[in-house]
Amino acid sequence: MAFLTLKHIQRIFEPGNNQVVALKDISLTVDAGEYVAIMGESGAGKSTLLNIIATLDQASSGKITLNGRDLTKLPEKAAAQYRREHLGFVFQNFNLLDSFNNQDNIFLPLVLAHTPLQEMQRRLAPLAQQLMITKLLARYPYEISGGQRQRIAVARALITQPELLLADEPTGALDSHNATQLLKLFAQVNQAGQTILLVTHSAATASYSRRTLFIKDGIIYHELYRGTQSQTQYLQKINTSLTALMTSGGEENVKA
Ligand SMILES: Nc1ncnc2c1ncn2[C@@H]1O[C@H](COP(=O)(O)OP(=O)(O)OP(=O)(O)O)[C@@H](O)[C@H]1O
Repeated sequence: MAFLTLKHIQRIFEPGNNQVVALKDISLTVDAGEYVAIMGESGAGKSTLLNIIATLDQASSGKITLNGRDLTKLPEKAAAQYRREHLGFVFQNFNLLDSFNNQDNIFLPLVLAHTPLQEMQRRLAPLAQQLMITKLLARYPYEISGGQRQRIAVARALITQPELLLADEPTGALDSHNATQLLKLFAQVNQAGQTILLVTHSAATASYSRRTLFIKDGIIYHELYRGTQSQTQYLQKINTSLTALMTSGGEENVKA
């Protein structure tokens, strides 16, 4: 069964007297366990799409469901609870709180859900080991490196055992070594069953996914599946598609 479905999603912003059609008509289905990358040029609508899936923004029209639940017009309070209980987020700039140590940053979503301390500790132990952050837990975010901070942020996203992990340019602030580490980790987590949706400008980052969607002018312009291709072959196809995307006028969709 489709896990995430978007049907004819449109998002129009109206700054001043203008109209900006950020998303024109997006229909999309994601199955449980998929790992999908979303690419496109600046202003293509990637973040708008991610925000709507994250219930941080609402579509102007269309319908969105996640795991059978209609998210289209969730009131803000219900949306906030939904995000806490069902979604995990990883951002480019980590979004950790410097006034909390790393462990408390990771525990934060569970504290908000009134989870008992023992349960929080039980969940953290294997995660900390997998993410190689056990020794960093008592330190503060400003006392560790960028790559380490992002691993803390990933632990915070995963500790709620979210149905869907959403990542917006998660490698954007990392050097190539740390970016690769993070992407290998995402691939591992996905292989263990975690559904992931990731927005990126980087073809190398997208090449760790199993499917890449290309957005242009508010529509899904093209998509690629990795299938049985090697990562290198998949990366080449992503780069070719990006070149086609950037050089095309936008009147005609790229053929898969
Ligand atoms: N709150 C807003 N008010 C008005 N226009 C907006 C708003 N948010 C986004 N837009 C416009 O919607 C379009 C899509 O923006 P969006 O941020 O989704 O693009 P993006 O693909 O994520 O770009 P980038 O890669 O630069 O982050 C752009 O034209 C942008 O200017």
